[in-house]
Amino acid sequence: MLSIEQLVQYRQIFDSSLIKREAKIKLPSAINKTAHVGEPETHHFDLYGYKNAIDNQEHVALISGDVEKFDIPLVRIHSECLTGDVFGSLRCDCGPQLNHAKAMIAKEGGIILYMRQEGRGIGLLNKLKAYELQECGADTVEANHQLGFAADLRRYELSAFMLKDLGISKIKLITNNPDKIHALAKFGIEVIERVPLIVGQAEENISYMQTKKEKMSHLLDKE
Ligand SMILES: Nc1nc2c(ncn2[C@@H]2O[C@H](COP(=O)(O)OP(=O)(O)OP(=O)(O)O)[C@@H](O)[C@H]2O)c(=O)[nH]1
Ligand SMILES: [Zn+2]
Repeated sequence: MLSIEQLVQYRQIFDSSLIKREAKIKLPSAINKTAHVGEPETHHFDLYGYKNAIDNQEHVALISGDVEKFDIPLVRIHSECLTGDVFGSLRCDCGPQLNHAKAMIAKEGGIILYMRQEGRGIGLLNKLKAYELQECGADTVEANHQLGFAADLRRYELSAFMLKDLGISKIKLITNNPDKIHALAKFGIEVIERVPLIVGQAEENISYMQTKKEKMSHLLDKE
């Protein structure tokens, strides 16, 4: 007999009505040729906006190249991090990861799914509260627990639906987090290759990165 979880999963795999593409625009955007040097150059992306019935958040897909011709595209699933993505916080590696992934897909073609799962799903203000606790000695996992949350509340079915909407079921995933690969597989997205993205390490985030490696199984050793 199927469990409720399996039934929900089954419905989510096949119920494409849970997600809807509502807008598609052109997005010229500046790309730095390398992380540190070179004049920015303009790259022409497409940006698709999605609405959904699962978390009621609005998520976007940034696309470089002709999505209809993609075979096994390079994909980055980036979780929102206002502090890192917008303000260049060095407490985490998100900002450099986003910029680097953008440059990678500009060069090779591919997709960034920008998922509004701020603070690993606990939201912006809770993440700031978690930072307060970290300033008092907790690590990133302990801080979430002290606030009553699991270490990571993110879900990936919406990312899978967005990829399916774009006609994609096999990807090369830019990530250091094996959980994403397993989560996507449950929703019918096969990760053919994992592409590491080890950038953005700084003095200010040494212990945060160490916790991701030790407690959250992130693959952060440079081969
Ligand atoms: N709750 C919480 N969220 C954080 C903290 N630092 C960063 N984040 C959030 O973590 C998310 C990014 O997760 P990461 O663990 O950096 O990376 P990942 O997406 O799991 O894996 P990669 O694909 O390898 O980048 C973003 O939503 C950030 O806002 C923190 O200390 N506490
Ligand atoms: Zn961050």
